[in-house]
Parts: sequence; structure tokens; C-alpha cells
Amino acid sequence: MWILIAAAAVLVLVVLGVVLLRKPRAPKGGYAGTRDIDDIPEVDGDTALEDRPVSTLERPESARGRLARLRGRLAKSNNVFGKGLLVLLSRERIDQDTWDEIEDTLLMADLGTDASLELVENLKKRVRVDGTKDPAELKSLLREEMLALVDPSLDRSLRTESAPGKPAVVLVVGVNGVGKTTTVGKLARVLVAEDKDVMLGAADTFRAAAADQLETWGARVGVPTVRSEQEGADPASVAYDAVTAGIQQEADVVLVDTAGRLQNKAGLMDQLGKVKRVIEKAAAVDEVLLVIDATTGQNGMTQAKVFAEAVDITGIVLTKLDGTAKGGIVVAIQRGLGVPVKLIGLGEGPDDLAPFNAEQFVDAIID
Ligand SMILES: Nc1nc2c(ncn2[C@@H]2O[C@H](COP(=O)(O)OP(=O)(O)OP(=O)(O)O)[C@@H](O)[C@H]2O)c(=O)[nH]1
Repeated sequence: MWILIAAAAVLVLVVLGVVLLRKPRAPKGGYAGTRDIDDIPEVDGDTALEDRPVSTLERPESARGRLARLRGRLAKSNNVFGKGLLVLLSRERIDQDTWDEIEDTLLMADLGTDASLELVENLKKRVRVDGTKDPAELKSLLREEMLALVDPSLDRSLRTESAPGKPAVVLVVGVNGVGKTTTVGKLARVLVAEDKDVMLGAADTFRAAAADQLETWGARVGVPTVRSEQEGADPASVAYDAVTAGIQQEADVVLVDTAGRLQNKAGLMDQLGKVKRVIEKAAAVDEVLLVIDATTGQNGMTQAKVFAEAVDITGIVLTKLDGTAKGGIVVAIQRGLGVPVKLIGLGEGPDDLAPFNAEQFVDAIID
């Protein structure tokens, strides 16, 4: 009997011991996190997960996503001018004063004198002949006439198709501060998003920081930059090195950034002409893009003419269109130079560069 009582007591003690010594169970769903960064266990010795280099490369936005987002931004800055025109056209009586106001509105939007007069004359004729009063009809009339000025028939495609054994070469020129380096960086992203192998050439050797800036843009998307460590190095030689490196590494496109900081027009002509000639010893230059700041108005037009004399421009990049209601500059520049606007910059963000599309541009202004 005593033996049985002793055995039962031992059993009770053992069970109690087991219960008391067991670790507390986590509540369902776990505890709220209380760890700090130092508690994160290291993966394989000394490399933490976040240190893996692949995760630092950015994936640029696709052209489709970019266009939809930037269309809104263009409308925000330029809609005022389009809406103003529609209000004037909808007046009960459109007299000469109203036509003068319409012309002023167009001039204020930097459309240029010739294009403004032409648009007013065409609108006058059509409003008189058709006797249009209906707002929807007036809008479609304005849309048609503006579209004719922006000219949807121009070839705005970027020549970035490589030839056998040779990359396509794009030379980017313009005065300092207009957004050249930023544009080269953004364009590299557009091309990377299209699965192209890109090489950058930092031929803006006036400022070491310009090459650093370009290199940073490239590194974000895994694109190499050819540069000189020497400030004031010969830009033509850096451009040549970039193109030959592009050939050796079988790149699809080489983008060459240049300096715009020259004391005089003759110096600029000599330098740009030389950069182009020296590149052509290695490969053909497919595009010469002139970058113009849309906020500079007539000044931008004067600059454009100087550059066009120095080198054959094949396309215009109009930057900072997000910060101005002067979208009419597109028409003035195309007419002045006879060269299409191919790309537009609509912000400082890395994916704020879009191909120019005449229909979308006019719709953003008047819709
Ligand atoms: N809002 C806005 N800012 C822009 C745009 N493009 C460039 N910028 C800004 O313009 C400034 C000048 O740009 P850069 O690319 O350094 O100009 P750059 O022509 O290379 O100048 P230099 O190297 O001095 O010759 C920067 O602050 C850019 O962020 C744009 O489309 N919109």
C-alpha cells in the first residue's frame, strides 16, 4: 500500500516537473516582432541578404507605364493654355479683339509669330465658313489645326538599331544646364528597359562632376561608363574610346554626353565637329540629339541655331516641359530647325523622359 502511495507521489512530481519546465508556447500567429536589426542572423558567414549586389540594380519603367504617367504631367502644365483658347473661341461673338487675344495666347505659349498667325488665320476661316458654335466642334477644330502645326507625319523614331559589329551611336549636345547629362541617363534607362546593351561616354570633360553624375546614372541600371580621370581631357578622345569600347563589348548603343560650356561659338563648332569626326573613324553617328530647356523660350531657339550650324542635328529633346505652359516651343523649334522633337523631359525623376507623340501632345493641351 505504502509502496503504491509512494509511486503515485513520484508520478505526480514527475508530471508537475515536466509541465513546469516546458517552454511557454508562442501564441497563435506568433509574437509581435521585437527584434532589432542587430538580431538578424547572418546568411553564410559574413554576407547579409541585403548585401547581395543584384538587388541594387534598378528595373527601369517600361515605355507604356511611363507614357501614361507623364501624359497627366504634360496636361497639368500645358492645359491652361489650351483651355484658355477654348474659352476665347466659345465667346458669343468672336470679334477682332478676340482674335487678337487668341493670337496673344499662342505667342505667350511660345508658338512663334509665324505659326501663331497661321493658326489664327486658319481658325478664322473655318469658324466663319462653318459658322461653328458648338463647343465640341470648336474643340475638334482647334485640335485638328494644332495637330497640323505639330505635324504628326514627321519621323520621330530614335535611330538606335546597331549595324553588324557596330553599335548605334547617339551624340547628345546642348548648352550647360539644359539637362543633357540627365537626358543621357534617362535615355540609358529607356534602352535598358528595351533589353539593349548600352555603353555611356562622358565626353563632358569640363567638369569632373559631370562624369561622376553620368557614371551614377549608368551604375543604377548596370550600364558602364567610359570616362577620363583628367579634368579638361580631350572630349573627342573620350568619345572615341567609348565607341571603340562599345564595339569591343558588342554593345547595342553608345550614348555620348558632351559639354556645352564653351566661351565662344567658334570654339563650340570646332569642338563638336571634331568629336563627331573622331567618332566616325570608329563607327557612324546615327543620332545627334540637341537638348533644349523648354523654359528658356526664344533663348532656346537662338542656342538651337548655333548648334545646328556646328553639327547636323537629327532630333530635339525638349526638357523641363513639366515646369512651363509654353508647350508651343515644340512647333517653333521644329519649324526653325526643320528637325523633329523626338523626346520630352517631364521631370527630374529617373523615368521622366518620354517619346514625343504629336496626338498625345495636342490632346494633353486641349482635353
Ligand atoms: N523639372 C525638370 N528638371 C529637369 C529635367 N531634365 C533635367 N532637369 C534638371 O535640370 C538640371 C540640369 O541637368 P543636367 O543634366 O545636369 O544638365 P547638363 O546640361 O548636363 O548641364 P552641364 O553638365 O552643366 O552641362 C538638373 O537639376 C536636372 O534634374 C526635366 O525634364 N524636368
